[in-house]
Parts: sequence; C-alpha cells; structure tokens
Amino acid sequence: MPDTARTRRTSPSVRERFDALRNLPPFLRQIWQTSRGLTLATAGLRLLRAVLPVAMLYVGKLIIDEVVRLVGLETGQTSLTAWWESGLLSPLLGLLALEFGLAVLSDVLGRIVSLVDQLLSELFTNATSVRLMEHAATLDLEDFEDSELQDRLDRARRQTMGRMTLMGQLFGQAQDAVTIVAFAAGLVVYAPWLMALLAIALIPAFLGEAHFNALNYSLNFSWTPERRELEYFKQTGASVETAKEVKIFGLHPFLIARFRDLSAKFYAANRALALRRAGWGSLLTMLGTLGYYVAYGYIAWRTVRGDFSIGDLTFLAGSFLRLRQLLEGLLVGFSQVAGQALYLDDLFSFFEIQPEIVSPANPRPVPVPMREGFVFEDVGFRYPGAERWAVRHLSFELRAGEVLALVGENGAGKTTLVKLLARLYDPDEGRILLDGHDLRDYDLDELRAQIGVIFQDFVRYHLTAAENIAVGRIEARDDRDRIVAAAQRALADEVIAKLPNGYDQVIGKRFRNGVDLSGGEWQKVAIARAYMRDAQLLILDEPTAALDARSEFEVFQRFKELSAGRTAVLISHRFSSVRMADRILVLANGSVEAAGTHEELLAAGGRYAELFELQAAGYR
Ligand SMILES: Nc1ncnc2c1ncn2[C@@H]1O[C@H](COP(=O)(O)OP(=O)(O)OP(=O)(O)O)[C@@H](O)[C@H]1O
Repeated sequence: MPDTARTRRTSPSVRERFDALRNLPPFLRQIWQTSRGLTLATAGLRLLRAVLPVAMLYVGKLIIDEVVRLVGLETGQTSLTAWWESGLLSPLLGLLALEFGLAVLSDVLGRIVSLVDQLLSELFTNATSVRLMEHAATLDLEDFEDSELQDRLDRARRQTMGRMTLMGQLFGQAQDAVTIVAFAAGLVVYAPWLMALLAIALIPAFLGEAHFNALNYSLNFSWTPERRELEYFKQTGASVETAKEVKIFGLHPFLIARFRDLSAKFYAANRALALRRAGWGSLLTMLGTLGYYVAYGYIAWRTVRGDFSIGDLTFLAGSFLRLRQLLEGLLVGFSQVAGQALYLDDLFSFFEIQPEIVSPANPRPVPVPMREGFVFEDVGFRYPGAERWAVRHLSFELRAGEVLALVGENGAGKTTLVKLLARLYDPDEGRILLDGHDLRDYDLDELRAQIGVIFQDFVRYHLTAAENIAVGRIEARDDRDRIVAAAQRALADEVIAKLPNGYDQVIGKRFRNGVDLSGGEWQKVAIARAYMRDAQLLILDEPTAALDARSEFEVFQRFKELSAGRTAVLISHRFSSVRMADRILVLANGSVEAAGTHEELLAAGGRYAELFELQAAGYR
C-alpha cells in the first residue's frame, strides 16, 4: 500500500468516523434483503421486550407500596392463614403474579430474540460470502496479483464474519433506545433535571470510547499486510501442501521465529492501545458513576422529606440505575457501532472495485468456426508495477487450424503470450486480432468459451477425479461418457482405473478418504480438462513437464491428432514434442526471434538449433 494511504489511515478524523455511519443504511438494507421475515420478527419482539423493564419496575413499586400499606394497617395478625382468610393479601398476590408473568415473558422473548438473531446472522454471513465470491469472480487477474487488493479482500472476508456482532448491537441499541424513552417518560414526571445530569455525566465516557474505537480500527487497518503475513506463516508452517518441504529443509524454527517476531510486534502495539483504553475508560466511567450517586442522594433526601413514598424511592432508584446503564450502553454502543461501521467500509469498498477487462457495449459475436485465426500486431505488455516489458514488439500469426509450438528459455514470455491470447490481460501496446477484429471487440465470456488453456501451474482441485476433469466444462459435470472420453484422450483413464473408487475417488490429501496422485498423474488428469471443452483454440502451456518422455510424446501425438481442425498452441521444453507442431515460434526477450518448421529452424542454425543440440547431446 502506498505510504500516504497508510499514514492517512492511521488516524481517521472525527468526520471520517461519523461518515462511516452512512454505511449503516445499506448494511440494514442487506439484512432486510437476506430475510424479511426474520428481520421483522426480531424488530417486533425487541420492541415488545423493550417496554417490559419499565413495566416490571413499576409493578415492583406497586408491590412495595402495597406492602407498606399492609404494614401500616396494624391488624395484629401473624399467621398466614388468618391473613389469607381476611382477603387483604389478594391485591399483593395479584401484583406478584403479574410481576412473575412479566419476568417469564421477558426471558422467553429474550431467548426467541437471540434465536432469531442467530439464524438471521448466519443467513446474512452466507449471503455476504456468496456476494463476495460472485464479485471476486468478475475481477481481473491483475487485480488478484495486486497485494493491495489481497489486503482488501482479506479485510472484506473478515467482515463477512465479523459484522454480525454489529447487527446484534444495532438492534440491541434500538431496543435500548425504546426502553430509555419509556423510563424517561416515567422519570420526567419526578425529576427532569436529574436525567440531564445523568446524560451529561456520560458524555466523556462516550467520547473516550469513540476515540479508542477509531484508534483500534486504524491499528487493524494499518496492520493488514502484516496480519496476512502472519496468516501465511501459520499456513506454511502447518499445511498438507508444504509439510513435505518444510520437514526436509527443517524450516519449522525459521517459520516459527518469523511468526513470533511479527506477532510479538502486533501484540505490543495492541497491548499499548488496550492499556491506554483501559486507563482512560475507568477514569471516564467514574464520572458517569458520580452523576448517578448525586441523583441517588437527591432522591433519598426527597423521600426523607416526605415528597416520595418508599415505593417511589425504589422505583426511582431502580429506574436511575437502569437508565444509567442503558444510557451508558447506548452511548458506548453508539461509538462502537460507529467504529464497526468503519469496518463496513472494507466490505463495501471491495464491492466497489470494478474490473477493467470487460465486454464492450456492443460486442461482436465470436466467429464459429474462425476463418483466419489470431494476429499479434506489435504487442507489448508490462505486468503492473514491473519495469521490464514481459513481451514487446511481438508480432506473429496463429492461423486457424494450425498447431503452433512456442519455445524459448525461461522468462522468454511464452506464458504471458498465452495469457494475452485468452484476454486475462490486455496489451499495453499494439493489438491482438481474431479474424481481423480486436479481441477487445468481442464478448469476453464467448471468447473465453472458445479457448481452452491448461497452464503449467494448473489447479489441483480436491474434488473427485470425474469433477477434476469436468472443470474443463463444468456444465457437463454429469455427462460421465464425455468425462471418460476426455480421460482416455489424455491417458488419464489408466490413472483413474487404479483409484479405489475410480472416477468417484476424491483426489488430493486435504479431505477424508482423499488419495494423492503423482505429479505426472495429476498432469494427465489436468490435460483431460482440455478435451472436455468444445473450444476452437486449445493451449497446453507446459502441463507435461512431469510426464515421462514416453507419456509426453504420446500426449502430444494424440493432442495433435485430436486437434485436427482446431487451432492449437503447445509449449514444451522437449524438442521431441515440439517438432510435431506445424510451425514453431522461437521467443526471446519477449519477442519472436525466429519461426518455421523444425527442419527449417535447424537448417537456419540459430538459437533453436543450439538448444536442440544441447538437448540431443544429453542423450548421446
Ligand atoms: N505475474 C507476474 N508479475 C510480474 N512479472 C511477471 C509475472 N509473470 C511473469 N512475469 C515476468 O514476465 C516475463 C515473462 O514471463 P513468462 O511467464 O511469460 O515466461 P515463460 O517464457 O513462460 O517462462 P517459463 O519457461 O519459465 O515458463 C518474465 O521476465 C517474468 O519474470
């Protein structure tokens, strides 16, 4: 992240803090959209529950007044039966029963409210996760390689889970506000200015909370990259994927030390803030408490003077206590809500990122079949943030129906060329044409549907063997015949035949019953994905590196036969495979150095002949 953004964020201004509250309406809207029924239920029940405390306290006052009245009767009776038979106890019993009923109702409502909230929050978390995945799917590859986006994605991901407390808090606040109004309505009659005193005494605590919440957010925000690093060390230190190498190289101490260092720094920063918060918090809360006891003393005095009954005293004292707690909760809670709303920025700002590689407004249909093929015209491309051009002045033709091989040393630009062809990136210079029109003029989804690429770092899905092949055309995942045919073409069927559950075997070690494959076996399964597709252009970007020489030869032989009528690009460092292509492009430093058939290139005696000789010499 640029330094300016980071420093700006270390201390959000008061305005920024309150600005964040604008996130609440869309947040509430999303909750409402998640489930109208549950939202209405929680709102309704909370409203009902909000007025119960006042009612209970008031009935409590009536009970005490009634007891005082009965004491004052001086009937001289001491046995319960005598009292009972006199009928004098009936009003008291009625009041007690009413109080009991209210208490039970309050408990039951409380339970139902938490149940509803729990269900609603789970639904909301799931819905937000789905939205997150959906939005991430629209973003450019470039976005994903950007570490700032990864930070944002990371924060957004945390928000899908973390914001549920906000929902509960927000609803709780609304409920408390109603209760406060109810209490206040009762109290205003007795001592209006005492209420003002209570409220004023709480303001310092409120401001303190707001301040520290914002500091906390800033701390978390500015530490996002480090927190991702921490997550990375934890993952690397303890996961199936890395266990083998970490063990062999004895990396545990190194990884643990890195984690310790970083986490100790984060802890120190957190602790410093927590300590300051605790110190100031206690001091400011004390002011609030002082306000309460001044009010209490005043009411006690008025009772002694005979202005209030004992029942009034308990009602008032109780009301003030509750009111203080509620006001404090509301003010502190409000600053927390404002603090949490800052975090919502992360979620919403992630949703605001828009992809740059998109279909044009009026896309032209992708030609099926294509007639001429692809033309690269002086194409240049630099990875975001890189100084070097990955490819530059790249010009060549990929004719419809031909099998073209790309050779070149590491970093020559082969994979970049493929990514440009599939429009994972757009060129910075020049253009790429398909049948005479810029790739950018076509519909993006249609274009990608016509291109099948298996990359060298293809994904090993921890799914069944059949699904691992079906990802090449996920709509056809239930078409077993098609999957088996694709597997046969890629020589993957022999691999799958050896699995305990055949095509339904989960592969990869991550899940229960998963069976792992060898590197070459994984590659065969991945190559089968290419045959699942009805794509007009098939590209194998070195997914064969782990295949033994015979398998690679066979795979490419079949690939060539089966690509008859299709356009194909293959990338390999093995000349036995490369020579099968109709035409070979030699790339060096991001542009075409030579092109021709195997024989032509050998005869020309350039880099191709040199590399071929080097490899051939190894076998002599
Ligand atoms: N995601 C990326 N971000 C920045 N630079 C990159 C990225 N991917 C590749 N490069 C750089 O672009 C140049 C071309 O890389 P490319 O992957 O196209 O080479 P290649 O010919 O496929 O190499 P190999 O034979 O090793 O697979 C290299 O200099 C590489 O360092």
